Amino acid sequence: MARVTMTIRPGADSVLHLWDITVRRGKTLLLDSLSWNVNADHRWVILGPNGAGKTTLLQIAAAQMHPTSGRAHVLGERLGAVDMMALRSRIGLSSAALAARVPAEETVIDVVVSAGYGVLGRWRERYDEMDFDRARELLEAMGISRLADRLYGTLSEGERKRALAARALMTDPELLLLDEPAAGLDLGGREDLLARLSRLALDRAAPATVLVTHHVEEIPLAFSHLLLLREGRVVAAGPIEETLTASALSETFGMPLLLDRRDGRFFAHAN
Ligand SMILES: Nc1ncnc2c1ncn2[C@@H]1O[C@H](COP(=O)(O)OP(=O)(O)OP(=O)(O)O)[C@@H](O)[C@H]1O
Repeated sequence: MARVTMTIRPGADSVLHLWDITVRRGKTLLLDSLSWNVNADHRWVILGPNGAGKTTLLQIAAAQMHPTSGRAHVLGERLGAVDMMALRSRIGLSSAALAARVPAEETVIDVVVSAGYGVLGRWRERYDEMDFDRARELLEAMGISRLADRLYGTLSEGERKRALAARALMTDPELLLLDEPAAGLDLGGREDLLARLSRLALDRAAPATVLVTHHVEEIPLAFSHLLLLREGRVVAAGPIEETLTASALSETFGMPLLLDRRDGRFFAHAN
């Protein structure tokens, strides 16, 4: 099984480097002695069961939270020794917490364009036509250009996910974090979104990407690395080819699982 190996200091290509971090709330350890490195050309999937600590890990990566102990470098900056707001402006994040904070009366195009100011809800910011062109381009890339003028509150769950993925890309982030982008999508919607994320992953100009999911079926083609998480600890991490095995998956989910692979995609079921 692949295990994490890394040096203590982040390398020149590292966009995210966590060394022996722990997140503790009261007596509960949400993350336990976790070490992980993401390089600029990596496309990672974090996979694990409910409560494994995936969202907590993403919050550290998004510079939304400090670890209780250990060292975390995000985009070369040490958390705790840097202006977190400035750092966040360099990171694209799409998450359920963010989705819940978007005002229902906001138009979809404004949800995307307002990412440039790091705000939710337009106030008095001035955007130029180039910003709107970029936002429309991203809505097109996510397959929802027809919804640009709709109110966010009227979108289906799947449409909201796409709108937030477009927003996450609006600022040309150096690190893109997608928390369960395919959750709540129907089969066609999931496959369409995964194809779009695969295209993005293949784009050499695209940022380092981390995608969180519960399901191996939601690993897009062209994603390069996998971190398996269980009870706040890394079960295995490394290139997907080496890391995703039936035994590692079974250990992660605490039950015997069979793993199939077809045309580069993965499928799992109980043994
Ligand atoms: N403030 C807190 N105090 C105590 N426990 C907490 C706190 N916040 C989160 N937890 C617990 O930490 C664990 C990890 O939570 P987290 O949201 O990171 O998991 P997750 O892998 O994203 O789960 P899911 O897949 O269900 O979204 C969970 O068991 C959760 O109940």
